[in-house]
Amino acid sequence: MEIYHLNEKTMNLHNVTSCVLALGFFDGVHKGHRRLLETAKRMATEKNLTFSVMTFFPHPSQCIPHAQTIDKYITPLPMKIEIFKRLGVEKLYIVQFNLQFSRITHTQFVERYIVGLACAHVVAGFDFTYGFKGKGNMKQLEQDSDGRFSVTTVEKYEHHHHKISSTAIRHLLQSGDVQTIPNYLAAYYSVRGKLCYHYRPDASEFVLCIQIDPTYFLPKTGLYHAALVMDSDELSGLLEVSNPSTSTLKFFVKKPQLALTYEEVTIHFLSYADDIAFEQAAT
Ligand SMILES: Cc1cc2nc3c(=O)[nH]c(=O)nc-3n(C[C@H](O)[C@H](O)[C@H](O)COP(=O)(O)O)c2cc1C
Ligand SMILES: Nc1ncnc2c1ncn2[C@@H]1O[C@H](COP(=O)(O)OP(=O)(O)O)[C@@H](O)[C@H]1O
Repeated sequence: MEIYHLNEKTMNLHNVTSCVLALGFFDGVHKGHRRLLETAKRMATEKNLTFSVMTFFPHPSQCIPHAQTIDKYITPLPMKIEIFKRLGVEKLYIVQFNLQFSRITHTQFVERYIVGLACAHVVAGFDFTYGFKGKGNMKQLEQDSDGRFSVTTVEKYEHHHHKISSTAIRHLLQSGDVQTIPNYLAAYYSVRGKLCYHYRPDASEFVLCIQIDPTYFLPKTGLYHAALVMDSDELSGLLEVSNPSTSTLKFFVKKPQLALTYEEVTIHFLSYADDIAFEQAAT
């Protein structure tokens, strides 16, 4: 996958190839996003065009006043890049979202960032907005295209009559309801990190410390049943989130039957565990 970090200065510094472009912020790369990305990939294959994605960083709410500033992510940018790679994206455009960019009008965005990138077809969701004050929408996009590219609008994908959205996933995380998240993400909520050290409070139990990207949106403070995955090995245990802004997680596990030589680990949050479950596991 080729990755381009775009801003006004770097806009014209690379070769463009005719593409199908999927548009959005895509935090979580949840089931709704995946349906959109699959649609774009299928169309790119059918039309023999490059499968490209354009996303933005940081979240627009960081430079434009919103009800809530989003500075923690379900999938921090490095994770999102990994997922796009796995989904077969050929070109990824990461547009720097700053005040200057936010003031670009919907028509200017189409001229510079869609037509300018030789986009032959755009795929975005029913509620995608773009341009100064978010004035552009999917109807406007068709008008702005002026016949130079075609547009597919992906319909709302729901779970139990509610839109699958990054906002819904954040609410589940905030309430500790991690077991419901696979309905939205198609996977357990996961974080990746570095095994920084481990110590043994006694002979039968290990405590592993995992250093994670500080921009992860963590579930509420508490203990979780979790799985720690290292290559093909997996350990079950309890994970402590000491506070939602921590970047160190503690994983409690019965003495593992394997050498803990791994550096990179992934943790899957399986379900919320209460203090009683923790005390039982620790004894
Ligand atoms: C050129 C451009 C300018 C934007 N300007 C604003 C803005 O002034 N105010 C705002 O709230 N969002 C603005 N946005 C953000 C969009 O409304 C939207 O959040 C973003 O395109 C991501 O879409 P998504 O949330 O549907 O994934 C802008 C987006 C683009 C591409
Ligand atoms: N449930 C869904 N069904 C269809 N399209 C979706 C859905 N959720 C998001 N999208 C589309 O995916 C792209 C990224 O949207 P984004 O705003 O990042 O997602 P969210 O609404 O989950 O925060 C946009 O084009 C948006 O319209």
